This record gives sequence, C-alpha cells and structure tokens, in this order.
Amino acid sequence: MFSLRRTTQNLAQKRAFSASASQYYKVAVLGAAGGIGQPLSLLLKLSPKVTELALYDVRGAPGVAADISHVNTNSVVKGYAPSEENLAEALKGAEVVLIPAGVPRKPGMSRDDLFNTNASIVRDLADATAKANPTAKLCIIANPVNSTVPICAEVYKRRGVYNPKTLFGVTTLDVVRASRFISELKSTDPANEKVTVVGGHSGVTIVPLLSQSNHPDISGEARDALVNRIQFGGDEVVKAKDGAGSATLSMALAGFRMAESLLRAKDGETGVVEPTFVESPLFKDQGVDFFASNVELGPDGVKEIRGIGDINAYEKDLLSACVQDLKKNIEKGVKFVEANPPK
Ligand SMILES: NC(=O)c1ccc[n+]([C@@H]2O[C@H](COP(=O)([O-])OP(=O)(O)OC[C@H]3O[C@@H](n4cnc5c(N)ncnc54)[C@H](O)[C@@H]3O)[C@@H](O)[C@H]2O)c1
Ligand SMILES: O=C(O)C[C@H](O)C(=O)O
Repeated sequence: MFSLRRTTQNLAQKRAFSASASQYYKVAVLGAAGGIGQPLSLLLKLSPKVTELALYDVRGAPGVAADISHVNTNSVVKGYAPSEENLAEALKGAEVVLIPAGVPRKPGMSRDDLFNTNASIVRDLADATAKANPTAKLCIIANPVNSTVPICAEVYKRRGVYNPKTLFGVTTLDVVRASRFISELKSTDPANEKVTVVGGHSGVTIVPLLSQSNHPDISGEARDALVNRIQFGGDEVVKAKDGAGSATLSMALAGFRMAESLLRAKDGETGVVEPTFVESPLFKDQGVDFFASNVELGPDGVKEIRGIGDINAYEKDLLSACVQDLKKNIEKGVKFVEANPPK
C-alpha cells in the first residue's frame, strides 16, 4: 500500500546520503519574503547541497523562515529582521547570495521604469555584501538586470573587492522560457530543447539564437513570433497578473537552477554551463562591458565565457539592436553609482 510517510522518509534518507557525497553550503536570499524570494527559498530548502539558508528582507523574513524551517530536510533556516547587523550576519559565510529584492513591474511599465526604485536597493545590498562577504557569488535577480549588475560592479570596485568572476545577472528565465515556448510550438519535450539566448534581460536585448537550436528551420512569421514571445515573455506574465506583479514562480525555478549550478561547480563538477549576464569580453570593442552568454562555471565562479558561435543574418540584426540598448542600460547603472555612491 502507498505510504506517504515512508516515501517522505525514503526521500529524506536519499537526500542525506547524496548530501554526504558533497560539501555543504550556506546560501543567503535578500528579498526572501517577496513573490520570488519565498518559492526560491523553498526550492533551496529542498536542495541537498544547502546546509544553511539565510533569509533577509525589510519585512517578513522571520515568518517565512519559520514556515520553511518545518520542511523536513536537513538544512537550517534562519530569518533576519531588517538591520545592518542582521544583514551582515545573514551574509557572513554564504557561498551564494541571491538578490530578488526590489519592486516588480505593473502593466505598461518597462524594466527600466523600475530603475529609480531598485537601483538604490541593489546598491545598498551589494554594498553590504561587499563589506560582509566579498567573495560570495552574487546573483542579481532584481530588475533592470542590465543596469543593476553594473551597479554592483561599481560598488564592489569602490570597496576594492571587485572580482568579475563572482558577479552574475540571472538570465536563466530566458532560456527556461525559450525551451518551453519552442516545445509548445513543435510538440516536443522541453527537456530536450536547448536554446541559446544571449545579450541582456529586457525586450530587444534578449537575443535567442534559434539557428543553434534543434529547429533552425523555423522561419518567416513563425520565427518572428517565437523570437518576440521569448523577448517579451515577461510582459505576458505582467499582463496576466494585472497589477499584482511579474513572474515569480518560474523565476524562482530559474534562480534556483542558477544557484544550484554554482554549487555543483563549486563541488568540482565539470561542464556546468548556464547563461548569465557577466562582465564579458564579447562586445567590449563596441563599448558593452557586460553581456549574457553561455558561461562555464567552476569552483571560483566564471570559468570560461563561451562565444556566440555561428549566427545568421537575422540574428546579427537582432544583436545590433541588442548592443545599442545594452550599452545605454549599462552606462545608466555606472553613472548612477558615480552620482549616488554607497554611504
Ligand atoms: N531576473 C529575472 O529574470 C527576473 C524575473 C522576475 C522578476 N525579476 C525582478 O525581481 C524583483 C523582485 O520581484 P518580486 O516579484 O519578488 O517582487 P516582490 O515585491 O514580491 O518582492 C520583493 C521583496 O523585496 C523586499 N525588499 C525591498 N527592498 C528591500 C531591501 N532593501 N532589502 C531587502 N529586501 C527588500 C520586499 O520587502 C519584498 O519582499 C523585481 O525587480 C522583478 O522585476 C527579475
Ligand atoms: O518581466 C519582468 O518584469 C520580470 C522578469 O524580468 C521576467 O522576465 O519575467
């Protein structure tokens, strides 16, 4: 007879066993009580690689931590009420720090419209991380990612602790969506659909390279519609939520995938590749210092930034539109820190 209790026990035993094969890590989530923060923290609680979960938010983190701490996996969950000391404590010793703190879009807004609110939130949280735990892998989810990542780099530079190998803009959701959308179109299993997406994380800066997918034959209106859906997938969710925010659940999955990949690479696993927005040489000659592409991860963070590969004329056009916008988004972040340095 089916026993839920026994199944859960077996699962816990299996997890304990596999956890013993690898190292244990502390992970911190800043903005943990929010729409992304809560399901992301839950997924992290299920990971055998996470031994301690530090949840920080300006409101509600202790409650979320108490709730998640009852999930019967081995890791310890600690919630931190807002204060400078608590934030430093939450950050101390974390291998990975994820920042989903910040406001989400409402219908009619672009990600850039979030800049005025989120720039200072991310600047201050990055500054706290630069002081308390500068070697942690810092994963930025808060939008506009194209600007918030350069903000973090500038803050770290000012503190003299910048290491481009440990700063990541989380763009995993773009490939999660791309593989799902293409599988819907082709009636295939999304698990078998790998789509490379490069550039940045907003509108035309999101550049899917369908010519490198399993379906390079998609062309004409079907291709245009698919590319548009991948570029503006976030808007679909914003519209459907009708004022209640943007993607949270799919984002939690995508953020968890990025965090787990970093921990797998830290454990010495090779061939761990994720798309991510990092300081990159790929378009530096065009004045673009940060760019998302496939990146091989290693124990120290970025191991190798993969090139774009062969692309067709259509994709070259997409890339030139991307680069123009991206350049402005990056400059905006850099200028913000120049004008508004961390205190
Ligand atoms: N990178 C991506 O692919 C991606 C995907 C979806 C959403 N996002 C972005 O993630 C961000 C969060 O989205 P959400 O839906 O979770 O929003 P939300 O409003 O539900 O949650 C944000 C949380 O951040 C907290 N917060 C605000 N200021 C803080 C501070 N200074 N320190 C700590 N916590 C703070 C809030 O209290 C709240 O709990 C938004 O900017 C959104 O645009 C990015
Ligand atoms: O669309 C948004 O504003 C949130 C996020 O960047 C997304 O891609 O879903």
